[in-house]
Amino acid sequence: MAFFTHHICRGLSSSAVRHVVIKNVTIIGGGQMGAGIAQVAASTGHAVTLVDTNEDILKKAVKGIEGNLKRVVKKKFADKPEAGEEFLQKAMQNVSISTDAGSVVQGTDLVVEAIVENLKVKQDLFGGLDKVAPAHTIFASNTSSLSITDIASSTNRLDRFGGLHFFNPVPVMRLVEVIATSSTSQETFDSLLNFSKMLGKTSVSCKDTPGFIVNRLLLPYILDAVRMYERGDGSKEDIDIAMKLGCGYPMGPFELSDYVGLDTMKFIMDGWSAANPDNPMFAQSEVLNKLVAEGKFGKKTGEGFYKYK
Ligand SMILES: CCCCCCCC(=O)CC(=O)SCCNC(=O)CCNC(=O)[C@H](O)C(C)(C)COP(=O)(O)OP(=O)(O)OC[C@H]1O[C@@H](n2cnc3c(N)ncnc32)[C@H](O)[C@@H]1OP(=O)(O)O
Ligand SMILES: NC(=O)C1=CN([C@@H]2O[C@H](COP(=O)(O)OP(=O)(O)OC[C@H]3O[C@@H](n4cnc5c(N)ncnc54)[C@H](O)[C@@H]3O)[C@@H](O)[C@H]2O)C=CC1
Repeated sequence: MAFFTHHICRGLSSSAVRHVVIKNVTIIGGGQMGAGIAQVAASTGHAVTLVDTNEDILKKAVKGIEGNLKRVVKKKFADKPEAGEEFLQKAMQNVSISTDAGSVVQGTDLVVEAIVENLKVKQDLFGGLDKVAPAHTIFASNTSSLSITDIASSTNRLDRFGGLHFFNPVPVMRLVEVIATSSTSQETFDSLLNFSKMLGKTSVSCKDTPGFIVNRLLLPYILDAVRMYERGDGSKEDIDIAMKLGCGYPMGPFELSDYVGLDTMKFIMDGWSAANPDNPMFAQSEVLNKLVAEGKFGKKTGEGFYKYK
């Protein structure tokens, strides 16, 4: 009940409350999500620094962003190629890269973390950044399944910490889940809502609970599909076709798993399984474990449930 009241207050006061205007954004993790968030933030006028420990990944991310934006420009500015070229140049000028998060957070208003789905690694990253980032800087995690409260606990800025959960592919998917913990300030929450709006996204919010809204509902569905396949009740191809043509989903559960990344899916499952050891839903999946052990993480490695080469 206390939470409910809290959220009514958030809703009523959101237009009256001040928010931090976010101009400079540091995005940590240059993989599929980080690159997508960087693309959208840069093309909506934000100065973006994309950080990864791996320089090759950063180069690949910048190339990918440029390629995507060229496609967008070709379509959106079909009648005005000069304006399109200007848009592209401006967006690309908004993107810089770095392998050292600590040195680039000095001038940043918001850090969005999109690194590997591992609590300890995320805590270590934020714990370190907390010591060097300016006082006003807001920290946000794009975690799929971990508790924002747990991630934030490695910092001393609990009031300036929230969840900003984007969907893959970020430039296309219109939703962002904005998550406040019990310590997140109203100003931080409003700043994150406003930032999502500036990116052209629709936001929803819910309690800091496992999977938030979408993944709490999506993961059981995906795991049921994997169990169905493991039992031999249907082929993965037929299950995918069934859900696409029977439900109008753009991808079937196996295509979507490959698209998300089987490594990420396993990280999520293992985390939830450790927290709920008696829940059969999160029991180990032989098929998933085998694919991940073989380095077959899905589309990003060229093979998962399906082959992409
Ligand atoms: C699994 C375990 C549980 C989940 C755990 C963790 C995950 C999370 O935490 C949360 C998540 O993100 S869940 C995943 C959510 N995403 C989905 O459900 C995507 C489903 N697929 C689709 O919507 C379309 O197949 C899709 C949009 C991808 C492709 O659409 P089409 O088949 O129609 O293909 P196109 O005609 O080529 O594309 C349509 C428009 O989208 C643009 N586009 C496609 N891929 C893109 C990409 N990667 N980056 C940027 N733009 C992209 C494409 O250019 C085209 O644009 P227009 O020409 O302007 O229409
Ligand atoms: N894949 C998906 O569909 C979605 C994933 N997420 C979440 O977003 C996060 C990232 O996922 P993806 O982009 O798919 O993963 P990814 O594997 O494509 O990218 C992760 C990147 O983080 C980098 N990295 C790892 N540790 C780092 C560190 N300490 N400092 C800097 N960079 C580091 C890696 O080099 C890698 O490039 C995860 O928390 C995931 O749960 C959220 C929504 C959708």
